[in-house]
Amino acid sequence: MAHLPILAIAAGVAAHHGVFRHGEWHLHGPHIIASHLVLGAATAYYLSYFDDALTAVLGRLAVLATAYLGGLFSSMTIYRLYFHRLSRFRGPRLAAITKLWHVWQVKDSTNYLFQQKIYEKYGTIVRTGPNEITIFHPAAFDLLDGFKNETTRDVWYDIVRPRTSAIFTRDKMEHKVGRKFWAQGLSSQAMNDYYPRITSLVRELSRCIGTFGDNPVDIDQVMSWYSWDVMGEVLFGEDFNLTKSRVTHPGIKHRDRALALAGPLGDAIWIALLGFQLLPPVGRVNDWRRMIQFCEDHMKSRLERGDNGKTDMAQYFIEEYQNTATTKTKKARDLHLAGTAVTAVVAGSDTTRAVLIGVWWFLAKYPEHAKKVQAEVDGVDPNDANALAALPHLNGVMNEALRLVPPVMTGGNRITGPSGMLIDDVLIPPGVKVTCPKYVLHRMESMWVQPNDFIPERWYSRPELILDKRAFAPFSAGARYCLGKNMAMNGLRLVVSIILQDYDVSFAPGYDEETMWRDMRDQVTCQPGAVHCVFLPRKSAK
Ligand code: HEM
Repeated sequence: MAHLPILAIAAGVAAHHGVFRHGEWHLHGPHIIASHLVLGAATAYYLSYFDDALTAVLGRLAVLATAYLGGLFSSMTIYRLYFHRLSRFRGPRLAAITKLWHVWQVKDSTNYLFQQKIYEKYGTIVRTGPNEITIFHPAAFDLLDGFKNETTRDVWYDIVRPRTSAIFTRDKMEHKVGRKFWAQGLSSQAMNDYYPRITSLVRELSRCIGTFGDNPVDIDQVMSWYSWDVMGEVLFGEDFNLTKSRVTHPGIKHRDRALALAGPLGDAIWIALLGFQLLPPVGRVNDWRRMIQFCEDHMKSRLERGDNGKTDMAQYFIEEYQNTATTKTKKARDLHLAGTAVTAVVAGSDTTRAVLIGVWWFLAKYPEHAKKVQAEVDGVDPNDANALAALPHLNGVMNEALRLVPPVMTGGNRITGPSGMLIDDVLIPPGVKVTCPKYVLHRMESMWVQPNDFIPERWYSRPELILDKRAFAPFSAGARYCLGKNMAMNGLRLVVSIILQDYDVSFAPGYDEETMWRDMRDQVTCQPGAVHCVFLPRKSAK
C-alpha cells in the first residue's frame, strides 16, 4: 500500500506526457471530469479490499488524488518552464505555467490594459501563455491574417459549439464557403437596398435625440436602440422599432451580459464551455443561452415566414442552408444557420454601437472637430453615400475613433501553421497560439506620433503623424478582414453627419469625462463606460 502514492504521482506525470500534452482538450471538459470520476470510483473499490471503513477508504483516496494531481501539475509546471519550445521567450513566469493566471489578471474585463502593460514590460514578442505568444509588431496583422497566411483559428472560435458560422469555425473550407454568402449579403448591390432604409433609421434616431430636449442622452442606450434596429432591418428585414418606442429589447441585455461572461474567459475558453455544458441556466450562463436562443428563434421564424419583399442578409444565409441540403445533414445545417444568426446579431449590432459611443465622446470633448465636420456635412445630401465617403475630416474622425476605441480590442487569436511564423528573425514554432491586440498596436509610439491624442487630420492633411499604417487594423486584415466594413462605415458616416447637421453636441452638465475610459471593458467587443451628452438643435442654417 505504501507504494500507491508513488504510483499515483507517476500516473499524474504519465497523464501529462502521454495524454494532455498532445492535441486539444477544450471541448472535452465533461469527458475528462467523468473519466477521472470513474477512475476514482474504481480506485475506491480497489481500496475497499484492504479497509472496511468508508472514512478510511475516502482518506486514502484523497491522498492518492492529491498525489496524482501533484504529479500532473508539477510535471506541467516543470515542462512548461524549462523544456517547452517556448521557454526561450520572455514573458511573465506565471503566464508560462498556466493560462489561468492571465484569466485572473483580466477578471474585470480589462485585457486591453493588461496587454498594454505586458508590452511595456517585455517588448515586442512575449510569451503570454504556456503555448502562446503575443506580438506587438506592425507586421503582425498581415502575418496572422494576410492572404498568404498559413495560420488557423484558435480554439476560441469554438465558443458557440455545436453551432458554427463563417466566423465561428476553425475549418478553412467552411470559412471560405460561408464567407461567399456573407459577401453577397453585404455586397454593394445589397448595400444599395439597405442604405435608404438605414438612412430612415438614422432620421428616426435624430428625432429620438430631439425628444430629450436639453436633458442628457445616455449615448449607450440610444446607440444600442439604433444599432439593434439597423441589425433587425438589414439582417431580418424587420423593424424592431426600439429608437421610436425608446424601449430596450431584452435581447440587448442578454447579449451584453453574455459577452461580459465570455470576455475574461476568452483566454481559457474551456472554462466557459464547461460552464455552458454543466452549469444550470442561471445568471450569465442563462443570458448566454437566451442570447443564442433569441438569434436561433429569429432566424428560424424568418426561414418559416419567407421574406417580406425586402432584401435582407438572412436570404443569403437561407440560400446557403438550402444549397447544402444534399451535402449536409439537417442537424448540421440547422446548427450552421443558428451560428450564423448569432454571429450576425453580435457583429451587426454591437460593433457599431461601441464606435458610436467613442465618436460622441470625442466630438463632445473636442467641439472644434465637431465644427469642422459640420462645415463639411452642411450642404451635403446624406442620401449620397459616396459624397459622405469623400469628406476628409468626417473620415478622419471615424478612423481616429476606430483607432483609439477599437470595437474588437484584443482577440483574433490564431495558431501558427506548419512553417511557424518568422518575425524580425525570430521564429515562432508551428502549432503555437499567436495574438496581436489591436488596442495596443493602435497606440504604439513607434507607429504613431502623439499616439494617445485624437487628431483626425493625421488621416488626410498630416500623414507624417502616422509612422506605420500597417499598425491600423480595426477591421482585421487580409483573408479574414471584416465583410461588414463598408456597411459599418456607411452607417457610421450617416449617423454622424445627420446628427451633426441637426444638433450641436456637448457633455451633459456634471458628467465626469473620465467615466468612459475608467469603466471601459474588453468583452469580446469593446464596452465603453457611460457617456452622457446634450444635443441642442443647431441655431445656424444648414
Ligand atoms: C465598426 C464596426 C465593425 C468592426 C470594427 C468590425 C471588426 C471586425 C473584425 C476585427 C473582424 C475579424 C474578427 C476575427 O477574425 O475574429 C471582423 C470580422 C467580420 N465581421 Fe466585422 N466589424 C464591424 C462591423 C461588422 C458588421 C456591421 C458586420 C455585418 C453585419 C460584420 C461582419 C463581419 C464578418 C462576416 C466577419 C468575418 C470575416 C471572416 O472571418 O471572413 N462586421 N469584423
